[in-house]
Amino acid sequence: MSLLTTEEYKAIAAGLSIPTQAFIDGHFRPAIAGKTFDTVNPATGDVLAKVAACGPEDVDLAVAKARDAFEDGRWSRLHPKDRKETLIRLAKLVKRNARELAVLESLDSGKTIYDCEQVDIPETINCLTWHAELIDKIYDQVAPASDNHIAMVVREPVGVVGLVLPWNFPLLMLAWKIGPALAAGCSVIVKPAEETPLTTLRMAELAMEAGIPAGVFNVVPGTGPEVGEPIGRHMDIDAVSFTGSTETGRRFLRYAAESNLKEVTLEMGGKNPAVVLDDAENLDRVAAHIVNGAFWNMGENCSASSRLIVQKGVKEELLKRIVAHAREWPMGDPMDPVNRVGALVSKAHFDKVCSYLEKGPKVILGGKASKGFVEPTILDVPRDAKQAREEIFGPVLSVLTVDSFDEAIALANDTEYGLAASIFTANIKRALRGARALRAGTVTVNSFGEGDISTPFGGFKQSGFGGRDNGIHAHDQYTQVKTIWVDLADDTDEAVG
Ligand SMILES: NC(=O)C1=CN([C@@H]2O[C@H](COP(=O)(O)OP(=O)(O)OC[C@H]3O[C@@H](n4cnc5c(N)ncnc54)[C@H](O)[C@@H]3O)[C@@H](O)[C@H]2O)C=CC1
Ligand code: BAL
Repeated sequence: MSLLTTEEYKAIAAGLSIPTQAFIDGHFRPAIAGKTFDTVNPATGDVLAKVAACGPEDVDLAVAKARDAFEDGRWSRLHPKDRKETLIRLAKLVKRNARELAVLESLDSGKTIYDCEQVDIPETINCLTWHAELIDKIYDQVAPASDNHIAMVVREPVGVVGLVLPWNFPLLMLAWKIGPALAAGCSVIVKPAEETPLTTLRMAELAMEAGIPAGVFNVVPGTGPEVGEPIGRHMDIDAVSFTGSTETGRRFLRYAAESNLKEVTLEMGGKNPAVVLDDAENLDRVAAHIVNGAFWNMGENCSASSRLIVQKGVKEELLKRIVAHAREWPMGDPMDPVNRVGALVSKAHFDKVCSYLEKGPKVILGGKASKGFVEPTILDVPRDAKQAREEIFGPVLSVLTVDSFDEAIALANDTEYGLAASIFTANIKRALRGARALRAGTVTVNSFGEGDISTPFGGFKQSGFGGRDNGIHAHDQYTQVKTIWVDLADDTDEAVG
């Protein structure tokens, strides 16, 4: 879809009608306690809307309705092709409303309209369609057994699922989770991040229009302690899928252990290395990948390449090219389609990112920040600097220098995280040896990327726990395996057992 002008986007923004209440059992309703919270446009500081601030009682209501829906089979026991058709209708509705959703996402999160239009919305449509198309093509299994038995191994939807979302890709992370969860037949309780609830609430309207039955798709906006924790601790939620910080992910394990041992999948942070070896070819292309990996989505990305680990021989030339590419990423009004760097999601997050720009490291590029916006920044840092070790989640690339392949891999792995990594080299053996040695859920060779909808996404070490998002593997989060063992012996057979 071609991009519009800033004025045209602002006209769409002015005409938006934004749902602000919780969505439970097919109805929008205020929080039971009547409370609201402000959601703010981080690029201007303007309040966009007052949104229902739900609490444990709203979670209880949503879970009860989701449980009713799950048990009576209005969605969970439909023929998979019927769920497929409904989810494809939802994907088509997202496409029909793409412009409005892109504008709403940009306003609420500070993301550029360029990214919302070119990445977030098309990938959301693709994700919903892919899981819908998949669900009537998955077969169950028959296990090897004697002539007197049939052993079936069947998959069933896990039940009522809590989906706790981050603010960096609000709509896309919703799709990553509802795509497989709804396709599998689960009922869901979605908790959007409090910074970015609006597109999730708009999706509730579209889900209703698509024909997803009442009680199957519920949205409960509110804070982590008021809504996230009650979801984590609920005795009647069967599974939770969470994306966010490692600290909060750890809490969900505690909640599950202290309640009903619900299944927990955690997709968390990263301090992802991009390793560039002396023999890397086409340094201009390498530089373009490094810049995209570090600054795409303002670096508010769990898989951002936030550590450049570069071999000495190529450092100077590579940095020259990286700086040139980074200068081609204009920063400013997210609603202006020329901009590639928008506002950080909130004042609190802006302050956190700014704390990493304070004096200390050598600044190669950028380093300035003002009123919610942080320039793409490149820092030359020693290994033990906090910029080299901690997840900043902003447009800050830390550069570390090494002498050899082995040193590069050891340094890349010297982190508590293990979400993503990349390696740039023209030598196929080093590329594949590196890819195997890097301890990360996704390793890209001569590129930055996250794979696509068909490839599982998740982390090693403290970046991930439990299942994976994306690919057929995502369905493991939302289904459980049952064995059905059938005795075929007739009455004349003597042996029992
Ligand atoms: N995809 C990722 O890897 C993400 C990583 N982060 C990292 O986390 C840092 C902090 O960002 P936050 O927004 O505070 O992330 P967070 O992990 O606190 O928030 C993610 C979700 O968890 C919920 N939540 C927060 N506290 C909770 C609690 N006590 N119990 C249950 N649910 C809770 C939030 O409301 C939100 O829906 C960022 O600076 C970044 O480093 C943040 C968002 C996404
Ligand atoms: N990049 C998709 C996953 C995330 O950042 O949370």
